[in-house]
Amino acid sequence: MSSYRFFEEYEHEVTDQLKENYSQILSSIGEDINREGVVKTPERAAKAMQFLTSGNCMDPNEILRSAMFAEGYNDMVIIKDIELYSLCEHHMLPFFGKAHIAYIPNGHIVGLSKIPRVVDVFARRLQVQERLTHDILECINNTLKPLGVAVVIEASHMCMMMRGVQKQNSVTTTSGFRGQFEKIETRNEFLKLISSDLS
Ligand SMILES: Nc1nc2c(ncn2[C@@H]2O[C@H](COP(=O)(O)OP(=O)(O)OP(=O)(O)O)[C@@H](O)[C@H]2O)c(=O)[nH]1
Ligand SMILES: [Zn+2]
Repeated sequence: MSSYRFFEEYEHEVTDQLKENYSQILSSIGEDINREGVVKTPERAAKAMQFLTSGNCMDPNEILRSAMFAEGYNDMVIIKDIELYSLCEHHMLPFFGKAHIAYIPNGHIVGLSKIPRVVDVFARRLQVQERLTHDILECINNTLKPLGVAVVIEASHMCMMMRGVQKQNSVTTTSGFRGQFEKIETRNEFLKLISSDLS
């Protein structure tokens, strides 16, 4: 199996195992697993869970390497408002929000779509927001080797909304900066541009 593959196929063995597990979950919560509305739910849920964790078997470094181009541009490149959906590893409930990513090229630029693809690969795993932020940061830093890279993620966690502390409006912000973004002026320029409608 190529490590750089888009999600196309469900692994039959894994689907069967998950179906069995989801049937047991339905029974455990008191559902009649033969009821029309839920009779196919174990299979649907099995496929959904495989999709939501499909980043586990993808190589984000290879995604970046597949579209790196030699280019002399060495100013800031910002891709902001990249929507992301992930699952928290503590409750397996979604957290979702936006990633804002910037890098300063060092001889190579990367195909723009590859940055959101890298976000998806790391988001489609059981995660915590802090690790997701650093995974993206280190991947871009180590593979593209830019002069600097910055990642900011703003997200809401369903485990804090639907249950537990039940706070509907809290947003968690995490960030990471490498290279030139460790300098306060560069970091501030990035933060200003992602909070502006003109960036
Ligand atoms: N740091 C961090 N914590 C997270 C993330 N997602 C969920 N959590 C937290 O993980 C913690 C798990 O705490 P526990 O006390 O073991 O679990 P719990 O009893 O379900 O906690 P409550 O959510 O407070 O009811 C909770 O405080 C969650 O809010 C994340 O991405 N980053
Ligand atoms: Zn959680």
